Amino acid sequence: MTYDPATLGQFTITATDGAARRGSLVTAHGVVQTPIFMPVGTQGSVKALAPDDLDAAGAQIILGNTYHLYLRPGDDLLARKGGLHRFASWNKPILTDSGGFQVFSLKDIRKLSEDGVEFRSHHDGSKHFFSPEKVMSIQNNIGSDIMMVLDECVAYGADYDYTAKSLELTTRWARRCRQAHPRHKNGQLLFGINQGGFFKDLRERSLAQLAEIDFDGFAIGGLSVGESIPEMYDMLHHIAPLMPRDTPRYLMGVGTPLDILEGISAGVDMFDCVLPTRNARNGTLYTSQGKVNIRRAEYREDDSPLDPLCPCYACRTFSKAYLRHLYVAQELLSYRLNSLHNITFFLTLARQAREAIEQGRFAALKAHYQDVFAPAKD
Ligand SMILES: CNc1nc2cc3nc(NC)[nH]c3cc2c(=O)[nH]1
Ligand SMILES: [Zn+2]
Repeated sequence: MTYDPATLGQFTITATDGAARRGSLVTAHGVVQTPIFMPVGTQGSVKALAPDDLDAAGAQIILGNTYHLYLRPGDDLLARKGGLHRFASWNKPILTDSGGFQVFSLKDIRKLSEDGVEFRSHHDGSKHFFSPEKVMSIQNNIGSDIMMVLDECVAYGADYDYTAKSLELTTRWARRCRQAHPRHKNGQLLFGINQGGFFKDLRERSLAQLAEIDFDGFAIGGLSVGESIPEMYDMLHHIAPLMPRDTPRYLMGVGTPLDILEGISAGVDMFDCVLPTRNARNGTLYTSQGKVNIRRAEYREDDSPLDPLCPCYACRTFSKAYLRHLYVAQELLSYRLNSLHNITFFLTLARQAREAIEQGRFAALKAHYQDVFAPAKD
């Protein structure tokens, strides 16, 4: 990995269109063009896709989950193998989340304290402990280009007092993460994570505290946790514009094509979501004409490509009838072709957003897709 320490972490905004930003972020494994969609590779692989598939689809950066990689294959093994890039033969940027979200999603098999969070492995029930220092050490061993701090993602519906206390803990943990891993050590960037639930004053308090810490970027946490779309959009539009302008803004775990376009319109630069690969496996495919449920009998004899506008191998090579057959027959090829298509769709959407911002027509692109994905008028 060769990078110039002088430019590492540099985020440059090259165009704006309303609050939407077109930019680029320098990482140790390459420059990332934003707005960007990041395919999720939970256990070191974007399910059913190989690095050359991801390259063909236009992926610039993928996500890994600290919780999963720590439990299996183990961050110590990854360190011995030269880090996740070499182990998985992915030589472009990797972002790792800190494991906070996974651990807090484990519900009753975890115990929270000032020092960190104790949890039991979902594999074998063995007991583990994540402190801010531990998750930074794990991400250091993984060798990700962008690391996330350990935070508490409060559950949807948490009350004001709990949320207020929690954000203070998240800030104290953020400071400890920063202290545990000096700025740009090992060529790695570090993002803080804004919390504060659905209370605007708490969100602003969290942001003010984090802005005093030397982070390369800031994420919006605690959204896409079961709230309604209007609630998510309301908080998104409130907090995104208040985040530092000259560093990347990352909305964690979001989202559908329309959520991503909404986030970009609010000034967010980076997105990740399991939807494209997860929905591929249940036959829900995103196309330029809207969602296609490939299981439907109407496609049984349909010779047309899934999406005539899509450049992916699945759309260039096979008919809807064949893709439907693979799905119904539970052929493994169905996972691969559907995932390849959906990932291509999300990455194409991000590329179209970048081009639209450059040309000052982002609002038109967003309106177009709002028509394409409008809920079916019953
Ligand atoms: C790593 N920390 C962290 N990850 C997250 C991942 C998420 N993924 C979703 N919806 C799928 N919401 C999220 C929130 C957080 C969050 O608040 N913190
Ligand atoms: Zn396709």
